[in-house]
Amino acid sequence: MPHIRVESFNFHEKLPLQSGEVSFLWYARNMEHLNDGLLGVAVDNIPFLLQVKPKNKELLLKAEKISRPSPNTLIKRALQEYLNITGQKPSYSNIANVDNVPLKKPLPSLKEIATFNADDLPDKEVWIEIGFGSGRHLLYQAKENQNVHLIGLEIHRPSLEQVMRRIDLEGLDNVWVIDYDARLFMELLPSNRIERIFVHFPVPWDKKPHRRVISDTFMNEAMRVLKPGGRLELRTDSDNYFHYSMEVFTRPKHVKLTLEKNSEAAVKSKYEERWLRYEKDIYEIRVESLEESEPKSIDVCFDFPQNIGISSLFKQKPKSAWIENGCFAHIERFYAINENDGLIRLSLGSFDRPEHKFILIENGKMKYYPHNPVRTETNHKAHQIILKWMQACKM
Ligand SMILES: C[S@@+](CC[C@H](N)C(=O)[O-])C[C@H]1O[C@@H](n2cnc3c(N)ncnc32)[C@H](O)[C@@H]1O
Repeated sequence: MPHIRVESFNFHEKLPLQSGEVSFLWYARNMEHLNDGLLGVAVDNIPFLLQVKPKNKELLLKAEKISRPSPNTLIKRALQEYLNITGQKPSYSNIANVDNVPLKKPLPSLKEIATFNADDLPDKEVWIEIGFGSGRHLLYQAKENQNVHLIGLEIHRPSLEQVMRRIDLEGLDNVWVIDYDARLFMELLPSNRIERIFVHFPVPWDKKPHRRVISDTFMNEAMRVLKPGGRLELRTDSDNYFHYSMEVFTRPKHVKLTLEKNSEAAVKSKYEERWLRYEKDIYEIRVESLEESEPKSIDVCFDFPQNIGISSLFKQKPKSAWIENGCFAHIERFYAINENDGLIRLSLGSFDRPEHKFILIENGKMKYYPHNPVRTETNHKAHQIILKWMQACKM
């Protein structure tokens, strides 16, 4: 991870300042550990934080974890520009001179979950693949069905990045890839919008069934988002997962099940190929939704009250996390830019998929930083808990 070590840090008097595509915005001091702080920067309009931390009588500057941008060139650029402006010689640096390295633009197929909005979907059929792994099936379907828009979900970042590069190389513009848990992603989709959902060779999680993709909650959400006539397709080599899924799939009414054993797939995924080499049976279950689902309004809002300063909030720092209705919110640290402005570091949402964020208070206004939490109901409930605390601080 790019970082530098310097003797001192007295940059804050100079802020804000801009140098080429790098903006240094403000410095926020940890209100409990005064030598520790966060430098707000933006490179090519991408905002993030550099952490300034004492280390062996020196100061370490590196990207702060929650807001860390990708690619690393952005961080290196900010650190390099800091050295250029201050004229400081670092006692240690692992950034080569990056002045002439062009900034890599994020590839267009990558959709950030924080800014995902189903209204942005093209006016086309939409197919979803959950856990696409090496991406063979996803790429095959995208190439064969240019009139369809595909969304691939994958939580293993290296697989996602590899597939993203293939999408770019092959010039496909009908695929989005998203690095997020498919089970929660369903919540962000409107009812009756999706034609097909593929779940091919999901991890069976025999010892930790709560981690399985298929569950009653997932099934209800999948049937809600599928159009009547749309279908969910599961392929698995696991007898156990097959029987378990059959139980889940047969619970709701108004679905049509089709079962096949060892049917030929349109394209063999990496896992399918492996299990065929081991001469395992492959089960396919197709679940067709037969009825229109109730519309779902995704009424999630992450607004904040105005004119509450960081000092008032710090005075009423909660002693522990709040846990309510299956969600939580935990206020962790306070950083002051001045008497009123500052940052609060917090975690919130569901226990399975907590979100780590900052709240930025600037000129009397508050917002989540660097982005809003994902627009799930659980995150919305956790946000309401934070609002209650803020209202109490105002009184
Ligand atoms: C056994 S691999 C199968 C990959 C691919 N479908 C194939 O057939 O070759 C399962 C994949 O699902 C991904 N995965 C597991 N749980 C997931 C979830 N909740 N949301 C999205 N992806 C998930 C894993 O990271 C892994 O890449």
